Amino acid sequence: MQKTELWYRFASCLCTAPEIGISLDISRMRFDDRFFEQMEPAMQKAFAAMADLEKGAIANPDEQRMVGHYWLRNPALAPSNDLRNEIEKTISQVEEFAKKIHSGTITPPGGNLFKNVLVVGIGGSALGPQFVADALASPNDKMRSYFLDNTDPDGMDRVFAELGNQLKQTLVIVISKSGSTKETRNGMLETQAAYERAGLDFSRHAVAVTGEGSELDRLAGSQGWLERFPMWDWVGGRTSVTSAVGLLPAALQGIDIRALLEGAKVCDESTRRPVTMQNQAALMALMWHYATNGRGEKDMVMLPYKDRLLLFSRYLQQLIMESLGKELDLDGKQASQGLTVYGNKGSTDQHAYVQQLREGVANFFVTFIEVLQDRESSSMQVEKGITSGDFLFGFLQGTRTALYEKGRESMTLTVERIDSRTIGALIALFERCVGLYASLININAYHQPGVEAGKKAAGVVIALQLEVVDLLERRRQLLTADEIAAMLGRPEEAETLFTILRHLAANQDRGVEAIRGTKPTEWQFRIRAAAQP
Ligand SMILES: O=P(O)(O)OC[C@H]1O[C@H](O)[C@H](O)[C@@H](O)[C@@H]1O
Repeated sequence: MQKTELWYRFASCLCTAPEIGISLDISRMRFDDRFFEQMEPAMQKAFAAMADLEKGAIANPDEQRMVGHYWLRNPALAPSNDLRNEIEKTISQVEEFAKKIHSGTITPPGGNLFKNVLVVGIGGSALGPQFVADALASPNDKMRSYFLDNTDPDGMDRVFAELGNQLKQTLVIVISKSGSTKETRNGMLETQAAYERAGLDFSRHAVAVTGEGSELDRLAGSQGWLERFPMWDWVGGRTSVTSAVGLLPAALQGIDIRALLEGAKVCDESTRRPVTMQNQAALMALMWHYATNGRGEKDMVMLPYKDRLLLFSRYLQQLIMESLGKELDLDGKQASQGLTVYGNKGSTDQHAYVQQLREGVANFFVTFIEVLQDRESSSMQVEKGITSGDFLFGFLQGTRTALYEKGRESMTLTVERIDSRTIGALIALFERCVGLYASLININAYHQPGVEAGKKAAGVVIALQLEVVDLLERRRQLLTADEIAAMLGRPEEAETLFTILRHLAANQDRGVEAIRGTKPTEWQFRIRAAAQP
């Protein structure tokens, strides 16, 4: 297509939503004129399913649950007064608690103010809060945010070292919807131990966000933690950022959570309208369908040209891939669905993998995010009449054009600026898009059966570790993985046993010694002499 033709396509395809300050350009997707017409019946069905969901239908049939994240920013939509009250009460609880922390009504033992927030959580209980914290951080923040989002001991040590002797002025928020996620439990236990080592009373620094009656809830209650905030079974982890999960850390950091909720609410209103061509979430969902044949045949590369949006693609990875990546469809038929998402930020990525995007395998489409406001203050000129922001803009436009010339498709979301309202709107836009797209491809977007399988398998490995250590302690001799497997009556587990013992042997404090062989079958293991009684 020639430039002038493209200009007309751009002008006719640009979907603007001034109320949320977002516009969506789909002109560089090469769908043909009949595409929307063909997809309209399916889109209308998706709108209807979404309307039912918002009214409180059991939209997650596997788990027999309602899906209520849209009520979180518009509690009046909740299907009962009880739910509405719960949501409103929780937002107030978050605000009041943050106020008390900021004003020093609640202080750490020994006085002084809480200066830092350490969030312990994983998956939906970390990615949203992390994204919001990073996107909206400012030098005037009331508190500084830190995250433990893994069970990596060295990763935890890095955070503890960074906090150093500021632990006494650090408030810990343990977030887990289920209250029983092992990574989070471990992070909490290690944090508790760090407080004890520093002679501090952890319970006077800790709050929990979790489901009522969960393991974490009971622990926080029995240890008298500062406060507990609810999570509900009708909010999914990956759509929980507008619940206490995201609001509490954000409010403590000093972020305007009312503006974030308002941005999400207004975006919901805009994307609720069943008018496809005026609905950005519907258009994006249709573009995903077009680009991937509704089967995830291409990956989506997220390229926000703004450092503050660096964590957006990580956040979206869970939102999109955990929602859509399913083996079976809603009718129980084999589907192997999904949409792969990756990306960091432009123009940085231009100096990394954009080479392949332009010239290599054409197995992707791009979603650019353009932010119109360069910075809060005015800019210097880096060349005559040109600022750094002009270059950032130029690189985005350049990459978009260069990709298009090579037949690579892209969409562009343009926002005015990065503030709480815009972040709320972007989150809501993608949540809605995922929901609509899931309907188009007949997928339950709100369960995650595959994750459970991984957790169970990990449990088996941990149990096996206890068995093998017990055996070695009893036998006190050098043994190969095969010999151990045979002794345990589990010959098929030799490989797992080998990896368990190799890991233990690499950590001096675990008391296992390895005599290395050329091949794994030749390695021998025993309890270290020093560890023997
Ligand atoms: O909040 P939690 O219950 O600790 O769950 C944390 C995460 O656990 C699993 O990985 C789920 O698949 C995620 O959806 C969830 O966000």
